[in-house]
Amino acid sequence: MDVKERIKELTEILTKYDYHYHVLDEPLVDDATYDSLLAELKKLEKENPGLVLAHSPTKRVGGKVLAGFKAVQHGTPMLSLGNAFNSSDLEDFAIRAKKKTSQPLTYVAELKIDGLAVTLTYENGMLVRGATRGDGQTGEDITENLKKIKSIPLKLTQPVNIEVRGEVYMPKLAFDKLNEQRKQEEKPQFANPRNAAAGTLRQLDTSIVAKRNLSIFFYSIANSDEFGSTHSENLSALKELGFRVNPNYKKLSSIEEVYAYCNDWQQKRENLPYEIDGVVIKIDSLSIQRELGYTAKSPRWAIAYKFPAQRSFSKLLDVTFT
Ligand SMILES: NC(=O)c1cnc(OC2CCCC2)nc1N
Repeated sequence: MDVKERIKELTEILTKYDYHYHVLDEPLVDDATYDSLLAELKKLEKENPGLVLAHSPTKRVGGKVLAGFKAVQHGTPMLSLGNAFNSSDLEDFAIRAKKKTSQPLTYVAELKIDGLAVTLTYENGMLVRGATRGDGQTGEDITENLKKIKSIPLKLTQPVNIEVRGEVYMPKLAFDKLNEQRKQEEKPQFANPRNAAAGTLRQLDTSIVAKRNLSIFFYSIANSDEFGSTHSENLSALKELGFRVNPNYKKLSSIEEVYAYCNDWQQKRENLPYEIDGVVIKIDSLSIQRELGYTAKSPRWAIAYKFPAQRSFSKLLDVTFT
């Protein structure tokens, strides 16, 4: 085979290995096999720079120092969520929704990942832009940094035009290792994984992002009913397109079941390898979502159930023994 075909073949093989490792969390090959193929691709790309493909896995490592981040206007605003703190807040949410529609309500409950929201735009299945939430209307273009996150696909399984939303986060283990390393380097530590993720995405040196082990869970398709008529169908569509979706979401048919899900995960949250600060509840039907619409700043068809702040052991010690 000629070098162009070999570059194409290596790019597809390594993209598949990346997908299984970073999106499915199910590695297909060991690191040595992966690394030797990547080294071969790097060599061929160095010798044939004109043949490098846009979604090459070699773009995930190394990097450059940017001058700054451009402002980006969001086509669809990234709104904030209203909060619920107890079962009666949840009941109020359901009652308000029921006043505005005669149809029976089905909910989707999702873990509320404690990271930072980003929006990603794909054209013909290729990642063209990624941005922070900013003030909800205007964010910052951090495309180059987001390309270093291996669980963010550079090329989708279908050549679609789509804008998707997700939460970038730093796993607890990566956070502990990073703070340990910063302690050794006598640098200030990060207070929590969310701050560590936010600080990483603000880096102008993209090679730093590549080393920080950030990850992402995708949770919505922005403003589109081409991929399904319910939110849960949209989550399935996201998975089929190659996006990493948190597996713990559940379709529930009453607010009592929603409250049980919230309590269940409030107990289980400390066993998760990432931080969550609550549960996001969405009405499943997209037509009912459209019927309910938005308040000035939040959807009427979604709410965040917030867990009480988790006291770390050291904080507990401060309070108890001071
Ligand atoms: N942090 C999260 O895990 C999270 C944040 N936001 C949303 O939904 C947005 C989009 C539709 C209403 C609010 N879902 C989530 N799971």
